[in-house]
Amino acid sequence: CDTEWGGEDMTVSAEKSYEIQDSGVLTFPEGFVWGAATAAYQIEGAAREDGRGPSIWDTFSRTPGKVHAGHTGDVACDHYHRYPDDVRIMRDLGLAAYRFSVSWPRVQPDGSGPANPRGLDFYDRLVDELRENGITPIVTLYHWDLPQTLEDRGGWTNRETAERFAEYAAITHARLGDRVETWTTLNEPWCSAFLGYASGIHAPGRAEPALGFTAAHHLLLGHGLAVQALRASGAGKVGITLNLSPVISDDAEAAAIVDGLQNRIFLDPVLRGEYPADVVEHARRFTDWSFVRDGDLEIISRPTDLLGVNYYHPQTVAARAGEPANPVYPGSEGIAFGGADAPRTAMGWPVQPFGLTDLLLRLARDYPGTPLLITENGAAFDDVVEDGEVHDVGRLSYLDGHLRAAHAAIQGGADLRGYLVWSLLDNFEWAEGYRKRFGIVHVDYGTQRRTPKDSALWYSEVVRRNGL
Ligand SMILES: N=[N+]=NCCCCNC(=O)[C@@H]1[C@H]2[C@H](O)[C@@H](O)[C@H](O)[C@@H](CO)[C@@H]12
Repeated sequence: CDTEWGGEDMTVSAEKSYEIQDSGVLTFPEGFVWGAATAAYQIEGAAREDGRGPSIWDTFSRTPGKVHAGHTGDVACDHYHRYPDDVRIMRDLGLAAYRFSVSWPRVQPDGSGPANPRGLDFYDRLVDELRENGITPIVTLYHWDLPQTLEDRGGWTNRETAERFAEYAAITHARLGDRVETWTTLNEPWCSAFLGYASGIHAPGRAEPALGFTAAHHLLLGHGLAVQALRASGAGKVGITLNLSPVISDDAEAAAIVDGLQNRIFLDPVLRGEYPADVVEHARRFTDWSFVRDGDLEIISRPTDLLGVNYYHPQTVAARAGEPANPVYPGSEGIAFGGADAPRTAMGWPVQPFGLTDLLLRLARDYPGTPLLITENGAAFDDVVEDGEVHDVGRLSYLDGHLRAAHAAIQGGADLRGYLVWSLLDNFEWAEGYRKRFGIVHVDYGTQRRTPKDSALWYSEVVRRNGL
C-alpha cells in the first residue's frame, strides 16, 4: 500500500523500510513502560458527588439523540468508589503505569476560582493507592470534560478558557506534583475541536466548521499556557497526547489535505512553532485566523518532554468528484473516506497495524528529538462472558499485531518509550455509550463485576516478559 504524507516531500515509498516480525519472540528495550489508560468521565461515575460540577458531557449525554440509548457517565464503572479494586487488578496484571485523567469539574466545579478540596482528595487517594502498589501514575489534565460554566461562556471558542485551563493545571499540580512525575495537558485536541465544535458529533455539539479551527487554536494555547504553569510549579515530564493517523491514498492532494487537518495542524504548532502553510490556506474559506495573536505560537511550542500518541487506524482516502465534505474535516469536498481492505473492529475501524509503524517512523523522521509514548491503542469487539471468562481473540490479535508494529518502529529508529493499552476497563464510549467495549477487563454494568479478559491475561504475560 502507498502511504502518502501531505506537505513537503513526505511520501513514504511503497517499499517498506521495515519488516513487521509477525512471529517468533520479540523483546522490547530495557525499561519500556507497559501500562493501561482510562479517562475520568468514561469510568468514574459519582457525577454529582463531593462537589463535582457539570461538564459538557453531562449536558451532551442528557441531550436527546446525542448518545446511544441516552447513556450517561453518571455511574459508568463506579471507579470513584471502586478504584482500590481496579488498582489491585492492575497490580495483579503487573502493569507498571496507569494513565488516567483528572476531572476538571471535580477540581473546579465552575471551571475557575478556588479548588474543591474534596475533588482533589479523590485524586490524592488514587495516586497514593497506585504508588503503594508500585504503579506509576501518568496524568491527563483534560480528557474532554470541560466545566459547563466555561462552555456557557463560549468554551474552547473563547480564548479565556485557555487561561482558565492553565490555572486548573497549576492547582492540580500543586496538589499531586509531589507524587506524579508525568503530565500530559490535553487528550486529542483534534476530537475536542472537530468532533465537538466543527461537526457536533461530540460535546458540546456545535457544528460550525470555522469554530473547529478557533477551538483548535485555543486548545493549543491552553496546552502552552499549562506547560508554562506546570514548569513554574516544578513539574517533571510534560507533554500532549494527539490522535494521529497516517493517510493512505493514491491521490497526493487528498492525502495532504487530510494529513494536514488531522495531524500537522497540531504537530507543527506544538513541535515546530508554526501552523502548516497549506492548512492555513485550506482553512481560509472558513476563517481568517484572526484568533491567532502575536506570541501565541511561541507559547504553544514551549519545549515538552514527550509526545503522547493515540493510534487506532490509518485514514484511507480517495479523490471522488461530487463527494460531500466529511464534517470532521472541513473543506474535504471531493474526498471519499474509508475503503480500507482490512478486517474491522466493532467500531468499523480497519485493523492495519502497519499504520502504527509508518506513523512512528514518520514522527521520528519529521519531528525528531521528541520521545514518543503510545498513550492509547486498542480495539472494541463485542465480548461475551462465558463461565466467568471472556475469550476476546479479536482484541488479543489486534494488540499482538500492533505491538509487533511498534517493535518494528523501534527497530527502525523510533524513540518509543512505552505502550498504554486503551483501555483498562470497558467504559462509556462517548456517543456510543456503553455498547462499545474497549477494555481488557470486562465490566458488567449491572453488578459492576470486573472480569479480566483473555487479552488481559495475555497482556500480563507480555509485560512480564517485556515482549512477545
Ligand atoms: N467521526 N469520528 N470519529 C473518529 C474518532 C477519532 C478516534 N477516536 C479516538 O481517538 C478516541 C480516543 C479517546 O481518547 C478515548 O477516550 C476513546 O474512548 C477512544 C476510543 O474511541 C479513542
